[in-house]
Amino acid sequence: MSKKTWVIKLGGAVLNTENAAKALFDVLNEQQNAQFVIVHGGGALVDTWLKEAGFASAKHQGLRISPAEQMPYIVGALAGCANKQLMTQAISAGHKPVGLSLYEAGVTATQKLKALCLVGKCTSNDDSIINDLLKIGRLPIVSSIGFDEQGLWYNVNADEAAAAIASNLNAELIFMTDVEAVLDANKQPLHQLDTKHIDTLIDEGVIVGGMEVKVKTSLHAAQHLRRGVYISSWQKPENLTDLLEGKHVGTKITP
Ligand SMILES: Nc1ncnc2c1ncn2[C@@H]1O[C@H](COP(=O)(O)OP(=O)(O)O)[C@@H](O)[C@H]1O
Ligand SMILES: CC(=O)N[C@@H](CCC(=O)OP(=O)(O)O)C(=O)O
Repeated sequence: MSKKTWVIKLGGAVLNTENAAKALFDVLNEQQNAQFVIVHGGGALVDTWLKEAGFASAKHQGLRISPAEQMPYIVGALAGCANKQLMTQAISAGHKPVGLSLYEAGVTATQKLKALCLVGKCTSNDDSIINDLLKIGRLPIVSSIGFDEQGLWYNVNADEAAAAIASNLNAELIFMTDVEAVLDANKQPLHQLDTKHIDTLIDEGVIVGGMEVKVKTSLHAAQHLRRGVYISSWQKPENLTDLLEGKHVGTKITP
């Protein structure tokens, strides 16, 4: 029987809670009929590194404006420190991880919008080594640093990166963030969200910042994959177990 592939996006804040990522990697060990690709963020780490280097950092609709002179710090934080910190936890949970950028994972980046400087958007390059890694039992851990065909580097939002990889692999997609679910105006969890509801909540300013990027990206991914995509929290590893077993946790974004 061929194994189902799951792309799990881990928000960077998971790195600020000791052993949180290890607990999630432990859950993956229990799954016999599935294989996994981890795509991770690290926005909080980028904030710290840029601040310590004396840079001001601004966001536009949840995306970090990424001038060329800040890219060495952004790349260092995401493709370096965050990626390798996750590897330490994956190895300690018994996995054999391989750290990758989007390029090796089969996704090429191009500039998203001039005003955002080196923020990238994803295009497919079909030249992924992910399936080869999965076949030999390795765990791909992918940062959201991308490259274009000329070799320029880009800072890609990690939710968009995860959606692009899930599309390439036709995989299930789960976003693990720092809130249990998308919340309504009364801070109550929303179990399900579709296009109309998402547009209204964004217009009303209920869904903002990073969550705005996440729900928009989830909706595109759900439409492309033609199935639901989940948003839940990494704070409880049992959420991941439930999601992998097909139970409802957090918010389901439907096409
Ligand atoms: N309606 C909402 N429901 C839940 N979280 C929201 C909402 N609107 C904005 N947020 C914010 O979005 C954050 C998650 O987005 P983000 O920080 O980008 O996560 P990640 O780093 O995991 O990708 C939450 O911590 C919360 O502060
Ligand atoms: C363009 C853009 O905004 N890139 C993000 C990449 C990291 C990320 O998305 O991290 P989280 O998943 O932890 O939020 C950034 O620089 O913060």
